[in-house]
Parts: sequence; structure tokens; C-alpha cells
Amino acid sequence: MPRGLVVAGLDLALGGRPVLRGVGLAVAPGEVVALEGPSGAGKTSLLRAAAGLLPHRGTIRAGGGRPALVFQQHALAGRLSARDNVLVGALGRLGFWRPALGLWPAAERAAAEACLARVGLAGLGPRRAAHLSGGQRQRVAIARALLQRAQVLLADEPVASLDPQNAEAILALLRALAREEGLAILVSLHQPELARRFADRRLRIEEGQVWEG
Ligand SMILES: Nc1ncnc2c1ncn2[C@@H]1O[C@H](COP(=O)(O)OP(=O)(O)OP(=O)(O)O)[C@@H](O)[C@H]1O
Repeated sequence: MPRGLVVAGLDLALGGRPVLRGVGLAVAPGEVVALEGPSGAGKTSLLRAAAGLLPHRGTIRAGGGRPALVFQQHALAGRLSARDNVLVGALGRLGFWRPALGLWPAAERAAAEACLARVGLAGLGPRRAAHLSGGQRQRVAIARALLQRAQVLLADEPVASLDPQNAEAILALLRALAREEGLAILVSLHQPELARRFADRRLRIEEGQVWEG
């Protein structure tokens, strides 16, 4: 199994209409690749298919099992603490019942705190997600992906709802995680300027196909 992400011959239709046609791309470990394209071009669909969330034809291979997904709206449970939101990343290896009863293993709790520290949120574990800023919430979502131990991170417009300063900080964090943890990161971005500054390569999606450039 290769590390990183390899997509080949990906066909995807939604509502009976073709959205992606024969898409191929690769993201190497340590690399940040930006996915750009007009609204409705299929960026979200491609990321969701790569995460195994949409039925498709073609090949998707991701090192380390299921890729982690980070969404624009970070999909946190607002009533839960930052740490409990991060712990959701461990569900795949713990099963349902112990976590449902709040019985997280001590090692996973410690690992969740370490992931929070890694994304710059040391000490904020007990705080309710609803009481965090937008940038902090996005960091919690990234910490959850780290706890999941994914080798591939798919981020769907992770900075769209952030101010420019926070947007740059989050993209700088993603780039650091690619470099230092060897993550392969595919990130859809609306701002070409940010793609230019933070991505190693840029892909453009248009009319169901993906081009380098
Ligand atoms: N569940 C669905 N059923 C039918 N069509 C869908 C569905 N979800 C998305 N589509 C269509 O598929 C196409 C691709 O949508 P997608 O959300 O992937 O685009 P996008 O590039 O992420 O757009 P944006 O930049 O606006 O977020 C669009 O034409 C959209 O209308």
C-alpha cells in the first residue's frame, strides 16, 4: 500500500449527472496540494469520494487507511469539550460503547491533549467547542484528524469562514504538519493567492476533469 494518496480513473455521478470524469491525481507524503476551480466544479465531491463517502467508479488508494476529512464548518459538537471532540478521532479503533459511556482510555486522553498542543491549543482541552473562536475550532478539527492517525488529510475549504490572518495561520499549520508528520494533504481553496503561497502544487478542476497548473 503506497503512502500518500493516489486517485485513478475516478468517475462520479450525482443525481444522474456526471460530476467527475476519469479524474487522476496523486499527493505524496509531506506534500500540500491545492484544489481550485469554479463553484460547482466538483471540489467537495472529489474530496468526499476520496474519503470514501460517495459511491464512485475508479481507484482510490490512501496510505494509513481511511483519510481524515476537515470541513469548512469544522463539524464539531459545540456542547462537548475541545478534548472530547478530538477524541472522536479515536472512535475507529475503540468501538462505540466505551466512548458512548465517556470511558475514554487514559492513553487516548493523553494523546488527544498532545494533538491539541500540536495544533497550538495546549491547555484548551476542557473548553467547550462552542466557546472557541473559528480559528481555534478549525485547529480542533485538525487535531481530531491527527488523533485518527490518518496519513492523508482532505480539507474542504478549511479557511473559507476565517479572517485573512487566521486563514494564513491554519494553512501554515497544515503545511507544517505535512512537512513534519509526513501527511499528504489535499485542500480545496477559493483564494488563488493562498494556494500560491501555501501549496506545493496546484490542481484545477473544471468540467469534471483535473489539470495540473
Ligand atoms: N447530492 C447531490 N445531488 C445532485 N447533485 C449534486 C449533489 N451534490 C452536489 N451536486 C452537484 O454536483 C456538482 C459539484 O458540486 P460540489 O459541491 O462538489 O462543487 P464544489 O466545486 O465543491 O462547489 P463550491 O466551490 O461551490 O463548494 C454541482 O453541480 C452540484 O450542484
